Amino acid sequence: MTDETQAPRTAVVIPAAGRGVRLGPGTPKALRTLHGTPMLVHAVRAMAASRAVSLVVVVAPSDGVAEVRAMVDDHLHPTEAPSFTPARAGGGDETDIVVVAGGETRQESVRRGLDALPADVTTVLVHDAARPLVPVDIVDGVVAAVRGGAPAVVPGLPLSDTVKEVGALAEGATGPGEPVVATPERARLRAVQTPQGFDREALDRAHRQGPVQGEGATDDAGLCERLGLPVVVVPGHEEAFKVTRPLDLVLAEAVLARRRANDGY
Ligand SMILES: Nc1ccn([C@@H]2O[C@H](COP(=O)(O)OP(=O)(O)OP(=O)(O)O)[C@@H](O)[C@H]2O)c(=O)n1
Ligand SMILES: C[C@](O)(CO)[C@H](O)COP(=O)(O)O
Repeated sequence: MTDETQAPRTAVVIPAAGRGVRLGPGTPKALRTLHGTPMLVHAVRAMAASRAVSLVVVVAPSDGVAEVRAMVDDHLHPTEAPSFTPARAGGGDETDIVVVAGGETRQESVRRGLDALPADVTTVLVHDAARPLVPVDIVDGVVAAVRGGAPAVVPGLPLSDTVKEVGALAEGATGPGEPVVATPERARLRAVQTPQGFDREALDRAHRQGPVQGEGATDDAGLCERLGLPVVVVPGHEEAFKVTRPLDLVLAEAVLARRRANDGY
């Protein structure tokens, strides 16, 4: 077993400030329940299940910080302030949890989470609240790859669908459908998930400099790529899927029901 007292400090930023527009009207997505427990709480538990993780920073909707803090308090016993107590590093069973306000975009929310990290954190995971069911082996695999020297690590899976790149319809065109311009070689594609893991210095730099060169990024590794940093893919897991559309809620409930039947989760 790893001696966590000698290991770099690992923290997780959980962006949970999205509205969940694609899921449909209602409570912000991360606060909706699965098997009676808020999605965000499932996501925090999934991260805290890793012995490597000492601190979780939850990035809440800016108008919902108090609600999220109370929810987390209720379910998970957080600290009041963004202080870092390496409880797991000392072999304890607590993970510190702090809550900060998010921004208008995922990228901005992650940035705010990074700003709340104490100085002694050297490895950072970024994990979507919307991926509540990621197994702990995936978390541990990402942490191990970062600690093994990779500055940016993403879990990913091969695609089962063929992917087409489409172009814009020509000016004045009236025909049905979008024109296909390319079919990328599927064997070389990966659908990437979270948690994505980073050397803290690299991720800080990517968030400071990456966005300047573009409109934003749909993931944090993308910002690192813009700086020319090497990014590697490690195995993901089908249960790390993102809850995005209503059908994903059905799948998430089914996965939880199967876990409960199998091992009392
Ligand atoms: N301003 C934002 C937008 C998104 N997120 C978070 O980023 C993760 C991935 O984003 P996504 O699944 O796209 O969530 P939403 O933005 O809520 O979804 P939608 O695009 O359907 O509104 C989610 O955990 C979401 O809460 C965030 O913290 N702050
Ligand atoms: C970070 C991510 O989950 C990796 O697949 C994804 O890019 C988030 O995208 P979204 O459009 O914000 O859901």
